[in-house]
Amino acid sequence: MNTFGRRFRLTTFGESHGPAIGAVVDGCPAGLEVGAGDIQAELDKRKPGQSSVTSGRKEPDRVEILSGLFEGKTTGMPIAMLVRNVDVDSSAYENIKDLLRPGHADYGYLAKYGFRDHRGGGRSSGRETAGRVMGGAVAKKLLSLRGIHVYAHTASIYDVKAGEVTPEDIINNTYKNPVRCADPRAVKEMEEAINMAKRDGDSVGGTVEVIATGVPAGLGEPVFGKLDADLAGALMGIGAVKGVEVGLGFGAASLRGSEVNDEFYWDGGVRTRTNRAGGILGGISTGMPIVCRIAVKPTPSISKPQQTVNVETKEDAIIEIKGRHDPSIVPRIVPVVEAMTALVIADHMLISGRIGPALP
Ligand SMILES: Cc1cc2nc3c(=O)[nH]c(=O)nc-3n(C[C@H](O)[C@H](O)[C@H](O)COP(=O)(O)O)c2cc1C
Ligand SMILES: C=C(O[C@@H]1CC(C(=O)O)=C[C@@H](OP(=O)(O)O)[C@H]1O)C(=O)O
Repeated sequence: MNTFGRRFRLTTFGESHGPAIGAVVDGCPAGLEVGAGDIQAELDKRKPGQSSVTSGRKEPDRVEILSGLFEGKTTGMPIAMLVRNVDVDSSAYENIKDLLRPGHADYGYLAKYGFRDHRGGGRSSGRETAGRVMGGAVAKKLLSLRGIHVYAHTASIYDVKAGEVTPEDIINNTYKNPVRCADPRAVKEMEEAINMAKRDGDSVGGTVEVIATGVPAGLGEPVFGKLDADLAGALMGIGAVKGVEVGLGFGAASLRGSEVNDEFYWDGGVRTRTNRAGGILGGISTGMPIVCRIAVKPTPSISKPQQTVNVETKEDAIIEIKGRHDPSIVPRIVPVVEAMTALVIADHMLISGRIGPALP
């Protein structure tokens, strides 16, 4: 499956070392004012080569919009977008093409398809997420018309935790530092944790939090297509994500009901003082901010020697991975998490009829 969503649909295409990475958004209402600037702003948050804590691959990731817009507005037709790959270097992959890279999708692709594009991981590369970010940029623009905003930030990197942050902290700080952390006090230590692993030929993981504000109560399907289930699927579907929590998440398992329930009160409408549920109950939004956290594994490509298998000779082998890699995927994944969250919420806004096929 290369397509995501039911009403607001995203298809991504392209390989890391092919000519381009692209996205087709289908189902976006007509009349949305959106342009290359909106898409580029999101791509600029994600592109590699921006600091010492990201891959050295230098991709400009310049968006080209091929269809679906007329006079600055969406037409209701498929919006096709792409970025061309310009800094492709497959040399580091040639001498390991028969070796299974531990922690990567190599064995799965081989078991399923019988062969694989070994150049930079092909479709399984994190580069595919440029397509998600292009689609997410359109979803974000649509949601902003309804006062819905999505913000993600790095909550931890390998033993370094950020403090509590507000949406304002996220807006003001996240994209101003290389680790994408909203708490300025934690930035230096996070950077050091990544650089230390990099010096060791190793990598580190961490956690990312996403908050969606302005989501109306009543979004989400009651049984199948629950909002939390869709968010979990969308976030887990990003490469390197190993866990998803909504609200208190795993923390709720070790608490009592009285410590987990959000008590209601009346204030001209139904409200809760706490938001341990993360803005979703019974699969339906409560009107409180939606809060999810994801666990990101350490980058699988590391230069330390690792035991593996040569699938050609059918023998055990040692692999040492060279090339240009993110020493931590955490900073790179932050805009991707925003994109996937925006896509799910946009999809549910359309499913629920809150947004129709044409904007006024
Ligand atoms: C934004 C992003 C950047 C990534 N960068 C790298 C990288 O530089 N090197 C690498 O080995 N894996 C990188 N990955 C991860 C892998 O390509 C791949 O998605 C992951 O190993 C598969 O993990 P899974 O088992 O959770 O699906 C990146 C993933 C994302 C989302
Ligand atoms: C290029 C990007 O990230 C790449 C993701 C990636 C991987 O294995 O996932 C490996 C590296 O690329 P290469 O194919 O050159 O080895 C990263 O640089 C990007 O995100 O745009």
